[in-house]
Amino acid sequence: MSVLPVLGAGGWGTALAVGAARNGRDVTLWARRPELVTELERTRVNADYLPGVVLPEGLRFTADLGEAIRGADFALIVVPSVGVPPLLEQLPRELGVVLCAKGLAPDGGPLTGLARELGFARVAVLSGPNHAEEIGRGLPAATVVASADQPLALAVQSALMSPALRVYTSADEVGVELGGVLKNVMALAAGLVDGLELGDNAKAALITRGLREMRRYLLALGAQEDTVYGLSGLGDLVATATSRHSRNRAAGEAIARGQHPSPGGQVVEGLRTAGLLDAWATAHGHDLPIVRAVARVTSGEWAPGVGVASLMERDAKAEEHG
Ligand SMILES: NC(=O)c1ccc[n+]([C@@H]2O[C@H](COP(=O)([O-])OP(=O)(O)OC[C@H]3O[C@@H](n4cnc5c(N)ncnc54)[C@H](O)[C@@H]3O)[C@@H](O)[C@H]2O)c1
Ligand SMILES: O=P(O)(O)OC[C@H](O)CO
Repeated sequence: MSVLPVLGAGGWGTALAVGAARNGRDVTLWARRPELVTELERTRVNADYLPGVVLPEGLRFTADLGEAIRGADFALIVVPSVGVPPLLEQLPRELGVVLCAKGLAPDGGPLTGLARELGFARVAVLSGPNHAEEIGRGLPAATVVASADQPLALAVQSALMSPALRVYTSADEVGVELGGVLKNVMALAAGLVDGLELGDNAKAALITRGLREMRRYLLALGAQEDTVYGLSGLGDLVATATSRHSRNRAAGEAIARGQHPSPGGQVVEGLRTAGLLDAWATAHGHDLPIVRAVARVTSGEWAPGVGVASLMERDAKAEEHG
């Protein structure tokens, strides 16, 4: 069994590393900042990003990327999406890369596509309804690893599968990746609904029509319909739009109340994604009205009430038409 590097020591990287170490894997958690490594070694808790979870004894930490990946067959890439391209640039192209960020490449395309453009042949994506706070505590959950490279998907499944985490495989890379990307924008919208106190009917309508909008976008990008309704699509939409843990949902609620979207400094991927997707939809003539409203309200271009009106005052239509 080769070593497992987890590159990125935020909440999700730490939770994945803890789960794999509890699973008996030889795990090294890489953090960009040496001072965080010192802190993790000293306290054996990642107090800023995953408080309350004791880091297992065998789990190692380093800020040296070369040391983290030495002898590894594949690595989990768990930095926020903005950090993925510069991190990939530094990795050897023969390493398998498992992309765990739920965000887009700088050009608005999938990160799996960017990894291939950079010359990586063995690429996978891990996504599902997985709040780090719960995975870190060992609560039961399920996730999906998708790759066109089935041996890689099976190797990742074997490394992470445990009595606490069911890991399913899929060949639908783009579908699994983009479900997790889109649900963050829908979770921001759900948070706006919460913060504006628009009610349970509005929240249910938002989640249902949000799933429709996700379906339109995912199918346009080549995803399989089943994936839209799987763990990485519907599953993660439900988990995030209704969760007290979700940073995206909480950010929407805070924005509606005129507060800071991320007081703890944790990444809120949906804010960046909404802008990238709104630009993509405008450039390619696609209708993504919830994405548009979220992008414009969260950027401050529209007042929240304008965003609500932009959705409620559109032309009448039949439900099944998109
Ligand atoms: N937190 C979750 O529950 C969860 C679950 C599934 C997926 N994700 C996704 O995982 C990704 C990481 O999220 P997180 O929750 O771990 O973030 P986080 O906010 O908890 O921590 C981010 C970490 O990345 C580091 N970082 C920031 N920019 C970096 C860069 N350019 N290079 C290297 N490191 C950098 C920060 O110092 C910090 O340690 C996001 O795309 C998120 O959507 C998060
Ligand atoms: O806290 P969020 O909103 O980034 O969501 C975390 C995970 O993606 C939930 O699956």
